[in-house]
Amino acid sequence: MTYTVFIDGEAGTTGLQIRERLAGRPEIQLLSLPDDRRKDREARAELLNRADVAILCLPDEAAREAVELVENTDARVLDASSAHRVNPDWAYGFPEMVEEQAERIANAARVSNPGCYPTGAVSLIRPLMEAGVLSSDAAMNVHAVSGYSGGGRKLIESYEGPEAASAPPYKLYGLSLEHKHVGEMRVHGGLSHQPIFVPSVGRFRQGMIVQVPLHLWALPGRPAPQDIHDVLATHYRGQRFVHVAGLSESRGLKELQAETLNGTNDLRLYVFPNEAGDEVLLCAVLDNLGKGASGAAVQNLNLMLGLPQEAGLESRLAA
Ligand SMILES: NC(=O)C1=CN([C@@H]2O[C@H](COP(=O)(O)OP(=O)(O)OC[C@H]3O[C@@H](n4cnc5c(N)ncnc54)[C@H](OP(=O)(O)O)[C@@H]3O)[C@@H](O)[C@H]2O)C=CC1
Ligand SMILES: CC(=O)N[C@@H](CCC(=O)OP(=O)(O)O)C(=O)O
Repeated sequence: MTYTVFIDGEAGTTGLQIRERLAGRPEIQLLSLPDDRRKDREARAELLNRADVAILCLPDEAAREAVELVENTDARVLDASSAHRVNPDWAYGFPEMVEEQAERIANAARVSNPGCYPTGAVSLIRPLMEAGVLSSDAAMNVHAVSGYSGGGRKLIESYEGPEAASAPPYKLYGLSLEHKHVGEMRVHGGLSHQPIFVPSVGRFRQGMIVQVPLHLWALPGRPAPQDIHDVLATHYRGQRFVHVAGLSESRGLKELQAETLNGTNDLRLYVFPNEAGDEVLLCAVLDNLGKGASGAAVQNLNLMLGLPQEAGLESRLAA
């Protein structure tokens, strides 16, 4: 069986990586537009309606437009933008989030790929919420650092183009505390209040660390670090792409680096306790372009088409 796939926005940062992961797969036939027609509405509409699955790797507004162009009721859409992530009519594309999520994605006509920062935050928060360790009205803080590829072509250009010398080595942003990912973290984290989220970007291309600190003494039942670790380890047991580092491994680490999973679709979670055992720092490490974007998209596409979960994700892409 062969499936047709159209990547709308295939020349962009996320689109290119998805194309690379799908190229050479005999079960996938990629539909493509010549460069001079890639923004042509009519040409895009034709392929959006012809493909079994269209993957949108576009800015939000163009992604909304693309969805409006789909008239064929058999055509399915996987959107990498943030346009539909909290829309209840769309399946949220984080298969490991709750038990039934992979099946929901497999059966959906519309799937929204998660944002890179929310992938880290939700992966840490949601299982603790489901287990009752966190209550839905918990006050949460999320801090994160991303490689500059997270900002797409324009940010990459500012770090690699002629003005590169003036790009800041490290900066916080989103200081109005209203980054577009806050709502997504709230909804899929299961939170009733939005978390305080402060992202940052550094002078490195790719890779990400998302941090969620917890004051255990302030939580119901005062859980121990081991309890927190047990919830996460149990939740992700047997998952191919999400792993929880052992507590002893985390205790032995002197530092955590953002680039370690680059080129992969992996997400690695850590629980760092203090000595008194009444505080933990939860961390998620991922490739913002991997499990944070193109890797997750290929994983979701495999689910939607009933293909093996590792297909196209076996090897590490050059970062
Ligand atoms: N980079 C990342 O880490 C992540 C990105 N995403 C999301 O994925 C989507 C794509 O991001 P990214 O690949 O980084 O962005 P890029 O800016 O690198 O790529 C976007 C692509 O879409 C093209 N495009 C813009 N408007 C249209 C249009 N109307 N019709 C057809 N093509 C169009 C652009 O062309 P041109 O450059 O010529 O304008 C470009 O090739 C975004 O919604 C982003 O938020 C999600 C998770 C992580
Ligand atoms: C470093 C950087 O600029 N990162 C992007 C988020 C990347 C991402 O997850 O993308 P979408 O949610 O847009 O799909 C930002 O903060 O807007």
